[in-house]
Amino acid sequence: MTFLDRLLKALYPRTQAQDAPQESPVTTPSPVRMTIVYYSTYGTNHQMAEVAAEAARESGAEVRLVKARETAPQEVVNGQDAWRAQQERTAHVPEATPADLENVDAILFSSPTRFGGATSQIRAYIDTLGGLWGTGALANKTFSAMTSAQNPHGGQETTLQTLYITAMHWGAILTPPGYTDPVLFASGGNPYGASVTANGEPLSEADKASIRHQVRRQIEITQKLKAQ
Ligand SMILES: Cc1cc2nc3c(=O)[nH]c(=O)nc-3n(C[C@H](O)[C@H](O)[C@H](O)COP(=O)(O)O)c2cc1C
Repeated sequence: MTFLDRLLKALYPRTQAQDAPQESPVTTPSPVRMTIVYYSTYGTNHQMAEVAAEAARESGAEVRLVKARETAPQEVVNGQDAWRAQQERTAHVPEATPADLENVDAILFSSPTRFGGATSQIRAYIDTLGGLWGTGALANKTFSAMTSAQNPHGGQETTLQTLYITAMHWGAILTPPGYTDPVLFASGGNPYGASVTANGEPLSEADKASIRHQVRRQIEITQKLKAQ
């Protein structure tokens, strides 16, 4: 069965099943392995990543949560109490390395919006992935992305789209939420991925619901791909 056949069968099981020849029983697939990479200056994307990790684990996935390494000079971080506090709060979170994306089935990124794109910290991490990409190890994994911005229309969509463009270069299988559940409409309605308007407050229940939906959907699609 070709890759395209497998993908179509995963996405449209009923249609495919009508014409498909009888196959041997499907063995139970191993759990989906997911890596969540986030960067967060003030804590929003850290919260988002934690909600996503919890939802993925509840869906049966094995999850590794890592943060993109800080690239700003330490004196700049120290110059802002909120930035330094977030750094101290997450000192225990491992820093992302290319190996974190090697033997996984699903990848989720969460980055603040910076002038309409992902942070330089996330881009710097992406820039370390050339060697892994060269081995083909980044292909055929599912990929989804989340973001936050200060303004409701502050560039969230372009941040997500540019992350998806990167994942397309890897040969990843994009799993944006689309409009696949009404929970999207209560949290801004961004079909590209969960988008939080960052105001320094804890995430709203509506935002958490949209994150959970996006992650559950990604795990479900990844499971179907693994089961083929
Ligand atoms: C250099 C810089 C550029 C930013 N650009 C934008 C922007 O274009 N639009 C916007 O709405 N917010 C912008 N923001 C606000 C961030 O998106 C916001 O601080 C972030 O979403 C908070 O996420 P965090 O708590 O995970 O750090 C910018 C912030 C910084 C520091």
